[in-house]
Amino acid sequence: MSGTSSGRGLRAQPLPSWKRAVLKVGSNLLAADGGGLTARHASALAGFVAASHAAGRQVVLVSSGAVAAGRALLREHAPAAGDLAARQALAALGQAPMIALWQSLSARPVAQVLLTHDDLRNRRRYLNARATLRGLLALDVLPVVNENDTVAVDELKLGDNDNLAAIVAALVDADLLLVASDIDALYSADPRRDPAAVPLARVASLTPDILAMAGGSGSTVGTGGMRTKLEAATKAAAAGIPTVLFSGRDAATVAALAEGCLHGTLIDAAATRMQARKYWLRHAPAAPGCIRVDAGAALALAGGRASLLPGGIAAAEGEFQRGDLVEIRDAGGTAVARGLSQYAATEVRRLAGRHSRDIEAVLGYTYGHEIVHRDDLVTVLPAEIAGGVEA
Ligand SMILES: Nc1ncnc2c1ncn2[C@@H]1O[C@H](COP(=O)(O)OP(=O)(O)O)[C@@H](O)[C@H]1O
Ligand SMILES: N[C@@H](CCC(=O)OP(=O)(O)O)C(=O)O
Repeated sequence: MSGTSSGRGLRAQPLPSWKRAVLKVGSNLLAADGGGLTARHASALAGFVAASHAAGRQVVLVSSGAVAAGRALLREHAPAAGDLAARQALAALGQAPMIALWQSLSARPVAQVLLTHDDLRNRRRYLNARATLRGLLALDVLPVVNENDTVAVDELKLGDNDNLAAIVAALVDADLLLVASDIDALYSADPRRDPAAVPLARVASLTPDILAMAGGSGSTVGTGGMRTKLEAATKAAAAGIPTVLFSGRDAATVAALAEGCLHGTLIDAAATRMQARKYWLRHAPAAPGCIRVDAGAALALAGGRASLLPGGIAAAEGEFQRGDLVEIRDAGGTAVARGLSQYAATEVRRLAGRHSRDIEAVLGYTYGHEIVHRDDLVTVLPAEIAGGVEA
């Protein structure tokens, strides 16, 4: 058995309010064991995405199913399941049909985004992926993310779209991670092995006891099982994002989700998203260099709502790369803020004192008007100085 789709009496609960979510859809929902891709469960999930969009919400889809689709296409000629290179070939074969399935179910254009964990560990590529995904959302298209299995050897072995979904949720500043699977909840034990296992409606904190409840996958196409779902929830929680686990096999459950009603497991975030992000910006080690700003910019930054524009910059000291966390200091050397620089130190030096509209003329390209965007910035001045100037 690969899990049950409708429950053993889970009560309904309100879905946390959200504006942007990542929806992860597992292989089991798109391709039954050994079978090809089917819209059977995907159509209700696509309906949820469309209803969310109509309500002014944004969804990034993280979809598995490429390997299962590729395998079904080759039928009896498909290679053995354990052969890694063959699985990568199957992923390449099944990726286009998987995207085509989502496109056939979506009135909006669908964009394929293939990512590896390496892309997301590398700061530059992380920022580029973030800009692309934000751009796709701004264009009102539906991004469908999958792991770039062809080049991600380790990751394919682990089969980790659950963790990828959590990283993407943090990447796009989602306020909710939705994990659709073939099971309706987290159970107190793997329900395939323990018939006495009971579903949990809410998990306030992912303690070792809770993590120990999770087993592996119960099917031949699913890879991570509940273990990787709880790893993903742990990552999301640390980024201030709650996770919900629910059955994508149960059309009524999926329809209720669009109404803000959850039949499944809600895993709370460790902190609010803002707290998690601010904590990280405040305490993560900064790059060795720093940005010096003039008095006007220092005051504006202290207000907590301003971005740092090139015009307020006096100098960039030392070295830092685009995407690095940098300290911003006033003329006297006092740290006034910290944030993620959109430009490298060499670029900031060339842009210091210039108007934002000149960035492209000076550099020949632009990453945007802000050197540090206010969403990526925290103040480090005492509260009484804050609030002086609003951007
Ligand atoms: N404690 C648990 N609670 C619920 N499901 C569990 C648990 N431990 C293991 N599982 C298994 O995890 C499976 C879901 O993961 P997986 O097969 O990887 O699906 P997907 O393709 O949706 O990622 C369930 O069908 C179930 O067999
Ligand atoms: N990237 C692979 C799936 C990896 C994966 O995590 O699968 P699953 O456990 O079904 O979400 C694919 O598209 O087949």
